[in-house]
Amino acid sequence: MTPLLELRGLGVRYKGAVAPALEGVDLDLAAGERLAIIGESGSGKSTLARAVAELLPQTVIQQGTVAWPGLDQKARNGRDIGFVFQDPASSLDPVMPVGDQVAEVAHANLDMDWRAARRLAVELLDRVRLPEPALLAQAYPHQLSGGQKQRVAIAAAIVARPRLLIADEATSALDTIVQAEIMALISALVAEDGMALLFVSHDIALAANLADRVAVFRHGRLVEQAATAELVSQPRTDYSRALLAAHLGLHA
Ligand SMILES: Nc1ncnc2c1ncn2[C@@H]1O[C@H](COP(=O)(O)OP(=O)(O)OP(=O)(O)O)[C@@H](O)[C@H]1O
Repeated sequence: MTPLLELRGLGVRYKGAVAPALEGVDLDLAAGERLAIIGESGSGKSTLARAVAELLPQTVIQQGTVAWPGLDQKARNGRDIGFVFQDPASSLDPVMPVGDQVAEVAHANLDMDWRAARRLAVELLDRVRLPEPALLAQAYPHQLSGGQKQRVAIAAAIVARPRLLIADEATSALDTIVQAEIMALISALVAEDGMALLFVSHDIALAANLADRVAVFRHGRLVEQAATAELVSQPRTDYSRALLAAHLGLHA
């Protein structure tokens, strides 16, 4: 089957860095598939997510290819890719009502006039289960809780019905209960819209709950990829075993 996304020999080196942040990564993502990218801090997870969405600084040296065999055109952020960042406060504009921030993405990517885009934004705020969406659309980010802000960011990410949603540590800045709620929301939205999901996390348990397949990174290299159940029950590398053991240790 034709994958939605195909990475071949992907390498990234930041300007002035001694070691590459990513090296020789070959990875496919099928349409509608949920893939978790896990690994310890600094293993290259965010770099991979940003390379896919072309969000890396211009100064990086990039090798290999990021191809979209499952799309008719070059993937565009906002339209084909929705990106949810770790910190919702920094991904939202502090001086723009949140409804307009969602509407702006619809206006820019769906060839929609502002009136229709604002109406769609309210629908999206409702879809991400925000209370009184028509009223909340007028609010500014500082008037919302962290979890509510992340819901707005998710609404903006999916308003153009992208084929891929990238969540880069999207729940890491939230407390445990809100984290579980946002995870459930992402899971439901991805299923409803048939989006593929690239879920970046350092938390193997979170990833395992959500993903069909897990790709494990270490020092910029893909060390193992497997179906989630297989990775959890029979990890093939010592590193994956260590990640699992560290998680079990925490809960013991
Ligand atoms: N903008 C940047 N400029 C220079 N080096 C960078 C930049 N962003 C990341 N790096 C380096 O690239 C490597 C990979 O970082 P990356 O953020 O992709 O890892 P990560 O696995 O997502 O880590 P974390 O879980 O801590 O976010 C690290 O050594 C990091 O210091």
